[in-house]
Amino acid sequence: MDLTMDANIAVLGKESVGKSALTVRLLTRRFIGEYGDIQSVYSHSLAVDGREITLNIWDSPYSQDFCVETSLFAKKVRWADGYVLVYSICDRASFNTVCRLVHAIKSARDYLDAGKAPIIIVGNKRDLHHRRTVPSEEGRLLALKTDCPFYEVSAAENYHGVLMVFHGLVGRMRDAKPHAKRPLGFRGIVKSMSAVFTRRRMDSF
Ligand SMILES: Nc1nc2c(ncn2[C@@H]2O[C@H](COP(=O)(O)OP(=O)(O)OP(=O)(O)O)[C@@H](O)[C@H]2O)c(=O)[nH]1
Repeated sequence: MDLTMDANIAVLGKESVGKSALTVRLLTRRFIGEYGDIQSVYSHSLAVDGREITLNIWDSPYSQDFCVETSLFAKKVRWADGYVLVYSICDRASFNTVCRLVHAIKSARDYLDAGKAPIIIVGNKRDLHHRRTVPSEEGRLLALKTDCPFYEVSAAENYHGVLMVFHGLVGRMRDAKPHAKRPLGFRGIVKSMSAVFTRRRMDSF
């Protein structure tokens, strides 16, 4: 991948796992607590190995519709150069969802001939360790089995860990085979922003 170009990143996971919190942490370095459920694509520049790369980050609510022909999920697979799959360490069902997502993305990528866009697995809410229901080992094991990097972070407490997730993904993207993306009308819609308060509705997708 040419690091002077944009890279599209889809942030996926069950509701309330902290997808928006992670995205907003990366963009603003802040944790603001409540994020609503607006679908958004954010544009953010990141310096990696002395070069600047613009990340278009699609943060959207979870849907169980994995249809490779018609679903929003299929659109994301055609669009994305990389994926951040998020679960909460306090929510076992959200971990199961990430397990399903890894396999669904891999199958859809093959079906749509969408290259080998890398997947990162993230266990969020590490600060809530007293409510943990998913041991770190399970996250690591899933990562090992599926050949995906794994991170445990707290969007609430730590910017650096979140930054490492996106750095790790960009690092993997450099090695991945790029795919020819179908235009989805995103050009001109994605808007650079420095704060969450300017994010745009994506209902038209
Ligand atoms: N303690 C703690 N709470 C978090 C963390 N990340 C997110 N939250 C909280 O979890 C709730 C859900 O966070 P969101 O970022 O809205 O989650 P989401 O995955 O985008 O949710 P949907 O929009 O429903 O898909 C909010 O109340 C956040 O404040 C974290 O690292 N630690």
